[in-house]
Amino acid sequence: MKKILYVVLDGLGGTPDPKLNGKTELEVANTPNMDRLAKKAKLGLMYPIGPNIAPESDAAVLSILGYDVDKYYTGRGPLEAHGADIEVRDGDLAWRANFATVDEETLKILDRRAGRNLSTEEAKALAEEVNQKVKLDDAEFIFKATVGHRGVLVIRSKKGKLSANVENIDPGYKRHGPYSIAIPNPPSEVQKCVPLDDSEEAKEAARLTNEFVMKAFEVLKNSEINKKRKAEGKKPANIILLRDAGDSLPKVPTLQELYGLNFGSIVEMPVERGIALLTGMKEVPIEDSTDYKLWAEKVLYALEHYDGVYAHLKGPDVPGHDGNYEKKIKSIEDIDSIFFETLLPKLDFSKVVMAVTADHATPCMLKSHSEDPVPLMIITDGITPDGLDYFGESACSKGSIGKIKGTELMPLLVKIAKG
Ligand SMILES: O=C(O)[C@@H](CO)OP(=O)(O)O
Repeated sequence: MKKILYVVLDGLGGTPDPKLNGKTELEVANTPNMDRLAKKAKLGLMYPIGPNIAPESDAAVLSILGYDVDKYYTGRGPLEAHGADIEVRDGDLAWRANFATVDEETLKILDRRAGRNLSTEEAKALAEEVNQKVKLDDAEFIFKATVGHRGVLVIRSKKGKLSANVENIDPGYKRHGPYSIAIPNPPSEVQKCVPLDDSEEAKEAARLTNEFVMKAFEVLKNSEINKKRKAEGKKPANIILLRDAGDSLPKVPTLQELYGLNFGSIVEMPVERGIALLTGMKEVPIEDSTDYKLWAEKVLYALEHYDGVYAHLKGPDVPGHDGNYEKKIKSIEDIDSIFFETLLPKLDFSKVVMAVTADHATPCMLKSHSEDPVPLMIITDGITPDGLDYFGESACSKGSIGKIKGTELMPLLVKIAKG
């Protein structure tokens, strides 16, 4: 059986953009290595979850790893918490958190990511102040800074289980059943958490969440760290926006149980780490996630030790969210000229089947995730290439894989790997 290499480029996908003459960022980027791969590949398009769904990274990744989100998804918070090594028991309330900036008089949101320049040291110190100084009535909590402006909050009530059926505080995402959907051009008011059913568990969850946000605001507003940030001309991280609550961890079969395969994972964000751990993958740490040469070396190392490797590079998503065309295109070109340039000469496609795709599209034009299908190519010796000559959405739309749903990809790769 061949080894499986599953490369996910976060937010790689785009949508035909008038500013790019109807092309996508991937199609405009100079990607000789990925184009060379495309010539040997079968191409297709993949709906991470399904048509007309603009997925968040968490649900998208679960789905493209082969897990039906309607069956397994329990919210982003628990996945982020698991990825941050925080215990989530059934009935805990786990939130994805953002350090953000508000006007301290009006609470109007000025920046959902506090300027995207919060250092991990600053975030950890702010989190420490919140953990020390905020006290909740009838509940305990852990608030943990993870990467940059991101964090996790887990609240455990002393009175009983909590329900995650509550609305987000973060106006950038609206609850839609167990999911949240991104709101392009969101309102700038901090939302009140409200119960989405009339259960006591949801009402108490909303009460505790609002209490936490306001008490943490008072602590952050007066923090010396934020006073220093202001003095340096930086935006204060003076509020914690919460979204995508969950009140239990997904109970999923591991990839070992499903396919008898041991996977290694190379990821950089807590949400993907949480998913990888839950699906039974062994973590291959990457010490510097900005070093694409190191990523390639870690992939080659992992291929020697596991049946499959899931490598999830964050790169293109961040500039997509910021609407920064130049940076998103540069991110794609760097992945091509460094990650793939280093990897491909050492990959033996007689022994490896590789998929290159994305977890979702983050078009600069929208500054958020879109429902566009993402480009997909599958390469290994012995398959009949489609004879297309570049890796991009329009070429992929002509590929022999056709349009598939995310849950179909892993079974397809296992089938090809088994020959
Ligand atoms: O964490 C992130 O990278 C993004 C998308 O998942 O979230 P946000 O838009 O809140 O930064």
